[in-house]
Amino acid sequence: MEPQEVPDFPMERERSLAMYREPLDSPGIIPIHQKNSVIHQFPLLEIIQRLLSRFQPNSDLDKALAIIALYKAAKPVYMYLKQFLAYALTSQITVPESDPVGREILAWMSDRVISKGMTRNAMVITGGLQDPARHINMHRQGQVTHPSEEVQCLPPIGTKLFWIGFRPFLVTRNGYSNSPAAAGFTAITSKDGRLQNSLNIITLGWSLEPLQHFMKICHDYKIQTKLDTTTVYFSGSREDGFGGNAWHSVEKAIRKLDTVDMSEDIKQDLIQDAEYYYSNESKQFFADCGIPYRRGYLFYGPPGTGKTSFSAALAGHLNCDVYMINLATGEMSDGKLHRLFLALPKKCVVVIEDIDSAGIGREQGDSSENAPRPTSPQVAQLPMTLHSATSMRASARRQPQIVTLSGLLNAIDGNASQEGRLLVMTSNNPHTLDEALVRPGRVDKRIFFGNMRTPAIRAIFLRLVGRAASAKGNYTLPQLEVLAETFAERVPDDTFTPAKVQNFLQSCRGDPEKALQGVDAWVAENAPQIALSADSGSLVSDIGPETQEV
Ligand SMILES: Nc1ncnc2c1ncn2[C@@H]1O[C@H](COP(=O)(O)OP(=O)(O)OP(=O)(O)O)[C@@H](O)[C@H]1O
Repeated sequence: MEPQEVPDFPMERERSLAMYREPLDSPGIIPIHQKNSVIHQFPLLEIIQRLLSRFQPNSDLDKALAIIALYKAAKPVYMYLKQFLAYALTSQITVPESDPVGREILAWMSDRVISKGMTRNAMVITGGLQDPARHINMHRQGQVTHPSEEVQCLPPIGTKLFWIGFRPFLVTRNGYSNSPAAAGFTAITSKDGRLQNSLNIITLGWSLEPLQHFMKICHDYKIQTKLDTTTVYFSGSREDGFGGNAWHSVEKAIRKLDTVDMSEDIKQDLIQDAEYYYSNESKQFFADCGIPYRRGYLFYGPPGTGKTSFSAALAGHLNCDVYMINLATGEMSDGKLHRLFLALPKKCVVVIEDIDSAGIGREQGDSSENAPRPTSPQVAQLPMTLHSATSMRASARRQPQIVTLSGLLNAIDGNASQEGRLLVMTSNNPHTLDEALVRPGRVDKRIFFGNMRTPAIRAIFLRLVGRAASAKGNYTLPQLEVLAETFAERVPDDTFTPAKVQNFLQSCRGDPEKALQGVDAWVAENAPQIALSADSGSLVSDIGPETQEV
């Protein structure tokens, strides 16, 4: 049989077949089955290999598809590498923006990073928002501008890189990923696991020390630039995120103590007591005697007599921040109150406003979370029989969050409670308060804030009307003092609250004659409320003398 002619292979085919003919142990060549098994162990490599082989495309469409697919395949690798490098080479911290530290960092960045032109991107807010930096800048530039006219540049949502010395810092503002108002509830973390509305700060290195140093820089900056402001903190609502467990802040001009009209003796006594409390001698005394380092005051009296104003002014005088707690919002619970107290700094003034209206005084041992409570001081005075069972149940449904007496006591001086705070409780109806709440050790001083006495009426006239009149140059100081005396004689002693007198005098700003002409009619017009004020005064008298040290 004639041998058949073997047809010639094309050259390419010959070359590829030659690969199979190579001995297995040829140097530099991985047998194809071995090669495939290596690649099969890493599915990602296999995908990449296939994609690369597509780079001998027949059409532009193939090429484009290959590039997109390559990008998709490489992205997880990049993310993984990024996370790995961040983990291996950097240290980082996360701070909620509503935390005082977060506020300090934002204020520092606003001034040192954003305003210094180190960025082309900023978040702009106008006055009225809770931003410490706004006032800081106002004061630094010596401008007297209405807060609502201020425009402040803050770091935008996203990441900012800046250097302190030779060290880079990456600060990421996370913002909210879903609208709290729309959702009615805000998750603590966003979909990608980041803490909502927080700052994430990263720097190179394996120690937290540089980050702590950075936070100290921000804190020192706040102290240095804080001229005439007090930071007022208040507890957030459920919709604000963190379930309302975080403090929110607003910067306010410090109220001077001399703008609060009250008995000078009581005022000086309180100031000296608070100053002594924060002295080193007193700290040592508390430590030596093993007494928990806490101090408490109860300010009681009719509404509008300066209880809250004096507390804020005292905080400003002591150069510390003030933390306001309102128990009657219907959103406060034992747990939330406890967490808020745990987050207090070492030195601060905490004010629990209108403590009687939260219903705690009537709890009388009922520590149930669902115990109903009155919604206003007026309701608190009603006998229990007036609350029908139905309305009590409805009230409990409306206000599922409630603070119990034991929860409050635990928050203010439980074992886990922060030491160093100065606690002020204000009340319109102190006789409704539980004795346990105001016992010595929890309340060290009880101060009555009452209606205006004649010397205080004279002082408020000079402050609200006299100052502006004197500035206009229309009156001399001796003339104004005579007018103030006349005004004080026409306003009945111990009858009107400071808030009422202030309200009248504000309408006569800079015009003493107008105040004197209108005062008699004003007194007559407010006569029916005189009886009410006097009654309120007698209500509080059963707690004891005006000022009482326990
Ligand atoms: N003693 C005072 N001296 C100067 N201004 C006062 C005084 N008391 C009240 N005012 C003014 O009245 C207003 C209300 O005062 P503030 O809120 O301090 O009263 P309060 O006693 O805490 O009232 P409430 O019991 O309703 O909380 C403020 O504008 C404040 O300036």
